[in-house]
Amino acid sequence: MSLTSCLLPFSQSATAPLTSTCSCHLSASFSTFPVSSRNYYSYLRNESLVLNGGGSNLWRRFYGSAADLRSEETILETDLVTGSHKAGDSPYVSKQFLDGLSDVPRGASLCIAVVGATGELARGKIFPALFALYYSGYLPEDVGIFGYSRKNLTDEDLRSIIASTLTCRVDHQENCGDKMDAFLSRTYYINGGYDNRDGMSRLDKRMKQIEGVSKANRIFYLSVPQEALVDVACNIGDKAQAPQGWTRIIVEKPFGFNSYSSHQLTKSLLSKFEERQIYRIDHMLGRNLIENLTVLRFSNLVFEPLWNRTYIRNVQVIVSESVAQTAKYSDGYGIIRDIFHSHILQTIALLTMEPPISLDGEDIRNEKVKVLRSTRRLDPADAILGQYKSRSGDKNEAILNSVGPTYCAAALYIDNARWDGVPFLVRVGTGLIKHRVEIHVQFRHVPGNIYRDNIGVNIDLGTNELILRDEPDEAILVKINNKVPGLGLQLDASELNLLYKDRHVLVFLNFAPTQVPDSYEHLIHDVIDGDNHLFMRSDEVAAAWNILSPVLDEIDKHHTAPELYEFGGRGPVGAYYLWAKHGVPWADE
Ligand SMILES: NC(=O)C1=CN([C@@H]2O[C@H](COP(=O)(O)OP(=O)(O)OC[C@H]3O[C@@H](n4cnc5c(N)ncnc54)[C@H](OP(=O)(O)O)[C@@H]3O)[C@@H](O)[C@H]2O)C=CC1
Ligand SMILES: O=C1O[C@H](COP(=O)(O)O)[C@@H](O)[C@H](O)[C@H]1O
Repeated sequence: MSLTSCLLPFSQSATAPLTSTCSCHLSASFSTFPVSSRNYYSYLRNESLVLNGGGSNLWRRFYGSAADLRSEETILETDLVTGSHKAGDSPYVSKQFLDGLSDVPRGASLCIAVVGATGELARGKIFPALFALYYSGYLPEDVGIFGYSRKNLTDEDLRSIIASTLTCRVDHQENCGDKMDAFLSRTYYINGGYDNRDGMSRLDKRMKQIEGVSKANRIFYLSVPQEALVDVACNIGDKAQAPQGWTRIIVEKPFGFNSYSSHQLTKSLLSKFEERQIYRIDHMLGRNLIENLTVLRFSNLVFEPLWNRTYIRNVQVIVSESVAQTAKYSDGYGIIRDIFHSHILQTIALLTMEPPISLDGEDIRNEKVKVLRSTRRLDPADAILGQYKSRSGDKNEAILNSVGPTYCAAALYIDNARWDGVPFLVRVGTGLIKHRVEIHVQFRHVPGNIYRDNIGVNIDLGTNELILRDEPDEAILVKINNKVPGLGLQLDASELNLLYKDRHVLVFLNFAPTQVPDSYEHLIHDVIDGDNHLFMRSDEVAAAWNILSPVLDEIDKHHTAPELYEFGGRGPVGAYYLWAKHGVPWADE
């Protein structure tokens, strides 16, 4: 995560990028340079030292998370912000400070193992994300990438599997082929089972060969189906944890099937790992919009004072996908377990939580869990389940009897002082007419509005609305009333429109066109950084299941039939009635 970034000339004599955890012998050709945040990280790009501020900081990039090494971090921050600088000022990092870096002990190496390396997710998302991070200098030069699975493959086999999915992004053109070769040459394959310790012992040995005797950190990405998860986690826990460095495991969603199975899974994970080692990933939370929710709320004055039941009338969270998910939901998981449990509830938590005391992951998670616990359990009467019809043959037949819901509309309430009585309407579905991911925050009417008669017949059209749009075309829009030019006094609801593709088409880094990093890239970077605020903690997972349990139990007990809808249509009609029941105007399609 990077909130700020500045480009700085870097001396030709510099010997290694700061991100290389092996060498910190830096020299700079300048004495001071501005940095715009308390937290920094840096990397070399085209002979320029780029400092980034935000959730990361320089110390973390060398040594791990705040949670892992809090005291050392504090020491470094004290060094960084010195002299006359007040909080909020742009502090200067002195040459002495940079020179001092040469005394910082040698950094740790990093091994990343992808377990389930032959799978769709590993090939399509994880390895490409790792390459993108490697290309951009976010992985140490001496990183080791491991693929692990049951298939009998060689290093070369794995390299050609990975190579077939690697691409150079538009902002990754320079030396991309060389970088790919370098990346692949650091990739190794281990063949092993998931339910025995031998394979993990061999993986551990191979990692040690690469790590040598220096401090070495490890990340294990568990990209395996649920049935293999616990075995894999336990064997890693027993046989492959880093002997002298931190170990982090990334666990893929869904996080269990219901409250009970999730609790069992959590218990198994916590029997081998500490909470801070576990990163439960939902890649949809790696979207720019999600990170922006808190930035928008807490770094602007204009929203937070209105962010409560006095001014907000309702909130609508919409995830509408035009694609089919038949294969994915054919095992009965359905959209509630797949998207509602993590993505939707985390989005609502970030939107509604109280201000955390800092950007530290635990501080943010503490606030998220409070609001999740304050969220009322979802009444089955306030949930509309849908399933798209089969696309050929009998239009009245559900795709498969066992298929879980492919659509869910729901009304949630948060029973706390800030949100009492405000409906949170959720619409999440696949096989729908439009691909659309949006959050609508509708504000209340202006009390005693003297322009009431000039707004038109429908006063609802005259309420202010904040729209946070992720897809299509990321944007932030604010609907406001304004006078139509000309004689007379006619008001018009117009949109203040921050369209990202116009505003952020060029980045400041070399003015090269850039692409927004893939969400896996974002989140794996956070794991390396030890920034866990976008990953669900065990108590958040449990609180989220608790909200959804009444509906899931009802479906399981009574085999509730979902309302059928046309593939490519607008979803079940019941959703419109639900909106009306809760007094919420339907957000435009
Ligand atoms: N694919 C995606 O886009 C997304 C996936 N996920 C989650 O990520 C994880 C991995 O996804 P994906 O790659 O699609 O999964 P796959 O079904 O492709 O499985 C990954 C690998 O696990 C091994 N495997 C498959 N079935 C089993 C089994 N029953 N028992 C043990 N090992 C098995 C196979 O490796 P081998 O036989 O070589 O050992 C396979 O290549 C899953 O938990 C999924 O829910 C989450 C979000 C999106
Ligand atoms: O996990 C899932 O994610 C995809 C969205 O992935 P993205 O790469 O477009 O962010 C979603 O389509 C799918 O329904 C869901 O299961």
